Amino acid sequence: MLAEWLDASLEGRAPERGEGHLPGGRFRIAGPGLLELTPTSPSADAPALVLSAGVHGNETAPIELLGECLARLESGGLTLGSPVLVILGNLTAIRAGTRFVETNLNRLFRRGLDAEGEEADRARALMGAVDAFFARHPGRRRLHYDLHTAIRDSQYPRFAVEPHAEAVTPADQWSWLAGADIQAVLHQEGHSWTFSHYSKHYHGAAAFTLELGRVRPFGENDLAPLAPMARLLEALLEDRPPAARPPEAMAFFRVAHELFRRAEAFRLCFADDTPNFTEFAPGTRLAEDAEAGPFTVGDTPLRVVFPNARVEIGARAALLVTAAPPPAGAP
Ligand SMILES: O=C(O)CCC(=O)N[C@@H](CCC(=O)O)C(=O)O
Ligand SMILES: [Zn+2]
Repeated sequence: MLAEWLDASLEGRAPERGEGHLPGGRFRIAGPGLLELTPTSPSADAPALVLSAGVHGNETAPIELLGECLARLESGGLTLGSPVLVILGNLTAIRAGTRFVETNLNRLFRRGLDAEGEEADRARALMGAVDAFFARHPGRRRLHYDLHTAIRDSQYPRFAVEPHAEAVTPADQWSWLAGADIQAVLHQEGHSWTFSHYSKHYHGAAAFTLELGRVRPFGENDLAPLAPMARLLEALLEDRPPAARPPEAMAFFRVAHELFRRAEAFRLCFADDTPNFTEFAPGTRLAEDAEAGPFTVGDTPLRVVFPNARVEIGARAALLVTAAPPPAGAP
């Protein structure tokens, strides 16, 4: 049935059944691309877990990964122990195989959003779904892992972006992410209005954008490197302690500068296929912008993450990052 929900969501049709039994609980289809899993008798410590994928429609590996976890749950290989909201983000873009339809959904998750259009309507629907889900589970620890893949290669193929918000990330998250073979962590230094930022900023959730490899079409993903991540997701679904590794197994970075495109005449001064986390020396010119002028690396070398010269004017064209120490108190 969960596979039926996934297929129906991806194909844009109504699923056969809206609810039913699962090993350890029940499922309920809460709307297009929204699946709520409720355990029969969750422990008091079971987290309220949001797992989202497909916020960008061409990022298919996380959708396939979630599909495999749900199939194991439905077949009895797993027993539900935690309340979970599974979200397929941008259904129209997923069906089209594109990153988005009109604009980047992953910059719209801000309350009071009054924009119009496909992604704005979806952002409001998803914010409402997350609000309602967490409200149904007061007092529970809140987690939100928003699963993505990146447009280009990366010196660290699997990495986590920690949104900036008032809530402090619990120390155990670093050991869990290292145990899931996440190779690097990037601390955001400003509000980004992404989906993971939404749950952290408005709900105090432990939340991350998890980059799990490269953008590939459905059926062309190699999920083998994501097996440790699948084990983490399954442990959380079952409310079992996840595998942990020392956080020092990961490299830590912080955002030193966000580069925005200000003019039509804008270009990045390095190859389109430059891998994420490539380092540039002091004095290197990284961008030219007819409005903002050139951007040149200062006294400290900078690494580039998510470079994209083809973003809309006013949108983020790259994150420029520097090394950071492991978080204090990481076990
Ligand atoms: O590879 C790229 O250029 C973008 C990959 C992606 O979708 N990344 C997320 C990161 C969100 C964040 O900064 O927390 C995005 O750009 O929305
Ligand atoms: Zn993405």
